[in-house]
Amino acid sequence: MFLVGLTGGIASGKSTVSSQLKELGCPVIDADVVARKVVEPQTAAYRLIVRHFGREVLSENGEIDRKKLGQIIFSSPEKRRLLNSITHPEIHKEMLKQILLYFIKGYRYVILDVPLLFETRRLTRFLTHTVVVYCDPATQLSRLMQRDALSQTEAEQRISAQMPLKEKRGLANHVIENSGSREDTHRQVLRLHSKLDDCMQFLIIRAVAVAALTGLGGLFIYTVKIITS
Ligand SMILES: CC(C)(COP(=O)(O)OP(=O)(O)OC[C@H]1O[C@@H](n2cnc3c(N)ncnc32)[C@H](O)[C@@H]1O)[C@@H](O)C(=O)NCCC(=O)NCCS
Ligand SMILES: Nc1ncnc2c1ncn2[C@@H]1O[C@H](COP(=O)(O)OP(=O)(O)OP(=O)(O)O)[C@@H](O)[C@H]1O
Repeated sequence: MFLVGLTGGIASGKSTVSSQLKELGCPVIDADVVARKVVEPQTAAYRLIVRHFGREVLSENGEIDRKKLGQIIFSSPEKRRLLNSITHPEIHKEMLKQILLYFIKGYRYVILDVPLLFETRRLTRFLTHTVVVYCDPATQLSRLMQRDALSQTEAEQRISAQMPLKEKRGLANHVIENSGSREDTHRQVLRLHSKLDDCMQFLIIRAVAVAALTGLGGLFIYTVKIITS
């Protein structure tokens, strides 16, 4: 099994790309969804958030008010670091659990949709491929303002809380250009999908060759089983 990191900037189109990949049958773990799960009421991260940020970041039903917390952390690098230090270890633990589940189910690769992949760098060493969803700065700004009903200043603040998208593009080994239409993006997603399938075949062939050459009978039978499953 291998892992693929999917990242980009805020509102650059990661969710758009990951839903297209899901439609093609790829397993995707979305760090934003995991981030919501690990701060549900009475979890360890929830208690720490209440302790450090106060009850004013809770909504009436006792859940974290994400809008309020977002306003606090996107306007203060210090508060953002504090929230990251509370949530990231929990997010990584939960993602690992989900990866193991996919592994047990026999999936050949898993896509990890992680906005802060290159900022935290904790997951990068486990990845076989990294994919950046890119769009030009003006498109990113206008899509973000429109989707989240933010002013230009608020949107710019959120964009600057992350590594510049151009820099991320330079770090990835695959780029999806999402400044154009969804159809354009879909064509690139199809190419990525077939590349990932090819990569799996290459890894299997390499494992068979290694097993045959080193005379590791057990590994050989195992890899043959993978191919025929
Ligand atoms: C700040 C919070 C409460 C805002 O919640 P909200 O529902 O409004 O936004 P959502 O979670 O969908 O995030 C939207 C986007 O904001 C950006 N973002 C989120 N957290 C951060 C952060 N700590 N630093 C920089 N950008 C961030 C990402 O691009 C993300 O895709 C929430 O994002 C959060 O708890 N963030 C800390 C956990 C985290 O780092 N999540 C990112 C996944 S690793
Ligand atoms: N190719 C496209 N054409 C038009 N609109 C798009 C395109 N791609 C994405 N969008 C829109 O831009 C906004 C941001 O896209 P999306 O939510 O996929 O980004 P994201 O990178 O997942 O964002 P976040 O970092 O906040 O999770 C959404 O409103 C989405 O519908």
